[in-house]
Amino acid sequence: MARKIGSRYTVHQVIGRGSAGTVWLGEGPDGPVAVKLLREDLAADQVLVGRFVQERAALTSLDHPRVVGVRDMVVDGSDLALVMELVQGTDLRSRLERDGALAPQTAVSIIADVADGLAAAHAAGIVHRDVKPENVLLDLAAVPGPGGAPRAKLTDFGVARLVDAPRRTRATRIIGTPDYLAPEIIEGLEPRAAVDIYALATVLYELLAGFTPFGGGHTGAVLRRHVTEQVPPVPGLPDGLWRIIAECLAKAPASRLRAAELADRLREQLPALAGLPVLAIPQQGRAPAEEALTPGEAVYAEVDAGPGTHKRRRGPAVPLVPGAAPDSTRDTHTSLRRPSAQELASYAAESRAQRATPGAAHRRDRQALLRRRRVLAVLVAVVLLLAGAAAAWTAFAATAPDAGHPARPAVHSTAPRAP
Ligand SMILES: Nc1ncnc2c1ncn2[C@@H]1O[C@H](COP(=O)(O)OP(=O)(O)OP(=O)(O)O)[C@@H](O)[C@H]1O
Repeated sequence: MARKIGSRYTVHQVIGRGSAGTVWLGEGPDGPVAVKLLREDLAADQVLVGRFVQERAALTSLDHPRVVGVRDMVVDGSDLALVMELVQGTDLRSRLERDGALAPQTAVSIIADVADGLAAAHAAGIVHRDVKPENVLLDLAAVPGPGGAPRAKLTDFGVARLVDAPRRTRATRIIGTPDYLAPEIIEGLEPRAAVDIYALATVLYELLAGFTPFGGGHTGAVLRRHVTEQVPPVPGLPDGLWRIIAECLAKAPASRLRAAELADRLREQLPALAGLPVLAIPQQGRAPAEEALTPGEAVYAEVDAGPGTHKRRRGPAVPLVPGAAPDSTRDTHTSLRRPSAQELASYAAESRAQRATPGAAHRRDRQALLRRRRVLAVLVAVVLLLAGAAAAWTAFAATAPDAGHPARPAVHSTAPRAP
């Protein structure tokens, strides 16, 4: 079903959906394009529309081979659309979901490309603010890079900023994807270029290890780890590459590399990484769905379960309320986090054993799940028993004034009576 967007574009078919809108395959005066049609509620936000128009020049002028070009921005009736260069390929999240992790040379080549794109943006004064695998497109039509790595392009430039800005003025909310949020954002500082470097190093870590350094469990725990915990090393990674990652994940933004420097340093590593296989790091404790949450944590779980979560292992950009998030009393969930360095080292041996007896790991997981469910059931039973006893005592005390207690007055509602 074709649909007109403004006077110059026609869209035919949905090619993807994100938290801010739907991406369509379309046609413009100069050929095929990708059109991101923003959600209706965003398009109805007059502050956002104003900003959209204001940012048009900055976003459309960002022209770099490692950035998905924004060709046009359309405001037409209730439609608010970004017209983009069409990339023939896939996004990095889909590649990661397919492969689990990437060979070091491929991962580093992809991230060096993205760092090039960031360097151009930062030089133009644009901070991306939502660097994550979903926003890296792999151009499969382009000539591959070192070791056959697909060429990468960063997309969604400025979208986080556009969508976020009106909200930031309305409330003290921050927007981002928890696993990739730099500590200074969580602490409420203005996001600068270094937040993109932190996010990009997190993506590199994820490509190599198969999981993010501070992810896992509920959002509150993830935020706390970004602020308070040191990045756990990835076993088996060459030292030089590890130092680059650690530097870019520094808590202090000023200690991180600049984008251009990051791209250069990563490319220096490429020859030494040739032929290295994907690191075999088993994931564990990454699925907290069946864990009992504290009431405070449950708030974040609800936020995480918001619209759009069906499409991804992790949620899309979610609004977070700073200040309520980092809470050192939530240590019950640290068991869900990425394992410690010693644990990681022992996993290599364990995973070999698991491969030898494939059914054993599954049985162990199942038994652990059943144990957790039993504990939860006992807790619920105890709470119900206590509540029942309290209700029985209240009823008894109210109806037995001669049982040694003064009679309780009848409880009256303070609400006005209905006429
Ligand atoms: N320029 C493009 N060319 C080709 N495909 C694209 C383009 N832009 C986006 N897509 C596809 O559309 C999907 C959705 O993109 P979109 O930017 O809306 O969401 P997202 O980045 O996955 O999530 P979010 O908006 O929550 O950050 C992408 O994953 C990608 O597969």
